[in-house]
Amino acid sequence: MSSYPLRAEALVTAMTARADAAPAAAVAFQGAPGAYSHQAVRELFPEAAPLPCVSFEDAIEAVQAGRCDRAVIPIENSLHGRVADIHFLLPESGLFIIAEHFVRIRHCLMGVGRQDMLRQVISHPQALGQVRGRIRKLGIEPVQYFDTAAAAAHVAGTGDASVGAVASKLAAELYGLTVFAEGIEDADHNTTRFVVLAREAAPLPDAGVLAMTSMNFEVRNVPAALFKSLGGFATNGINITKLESYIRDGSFAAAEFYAEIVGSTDDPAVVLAMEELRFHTKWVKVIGTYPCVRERTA
Ligand SMILES: O=C(O)C(=O)C[C@]1(C(=O)O)C=C[C@@H](O)C=C1
Repeated sequence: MSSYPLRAEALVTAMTARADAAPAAAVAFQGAPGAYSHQAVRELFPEAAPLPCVSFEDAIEAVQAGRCDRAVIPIENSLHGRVADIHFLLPESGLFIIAEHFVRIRHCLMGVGRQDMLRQVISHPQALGQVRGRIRKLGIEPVQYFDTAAAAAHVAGTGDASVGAVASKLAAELYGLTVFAEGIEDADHNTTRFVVLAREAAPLPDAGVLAMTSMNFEVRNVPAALFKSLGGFATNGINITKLESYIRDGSFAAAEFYAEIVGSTDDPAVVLAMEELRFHTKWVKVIGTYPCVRERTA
């Protein structure tokens, strides 16, 4: 898939200026106004000022530097898998996950003319991955852009009827585009999981509230190291819901992992399992315990 050569420079400049002047109560997200991350911010923090940022790094940096208190970041999608950048950035960020949130993503095909005039469609690579089948059937060339809403803004700005965008209905409204088709994602379950990042860890969820704990760890690169590290979760009846390995520092040894478990770090069974994990690993870093949202258990 090719990448679109143009960036909405004016939009990027405006977003950067806005980030520099953000009030602390603002909530940072990656993308232009009308991005799905913006929608997630509105659902989670209806009172807060949404702070659009050009990149994930910028959104994270706004929280690290204290320019705002929260960032809402997509980490995985039910159709297109993980948002790789974020899994790589999280361990480095020093921030904590304090909540998770699921958004059902409904994509629209939009433009300035008619649907049969479209030759190309531009959007965020994740969004294009979620509509791949439908776009192929329509015979339109998918082209990557840095954000769904910025793609909509770009199409509106050029007025080129041969280039459409895949973005939210909100983006179509904000940038004055015509929606040719709604709900064009390749599966009905198309849902993106967002996490809320903050400088401080959240207080542990009350007893009786189902909790999730996210962590990174590095195992020794020897046979059975991972098996032994995770043994405590099996013997203590703790459900591991996610386990992903990473290449770090150019090494293919892939001895670093990101894991999510069901349970809070003050749950006695989790305490025992974590002790065993610490014993068998080089280091463990817990990056948040937060309430488990129902979607995962459904
Ligand atoms: O481009 C956007 O609108 C975003 O908010 C980014 C993003 C993503 O990176 O996953 C968020 C939700 C959808 O899965 C598609 C794109």
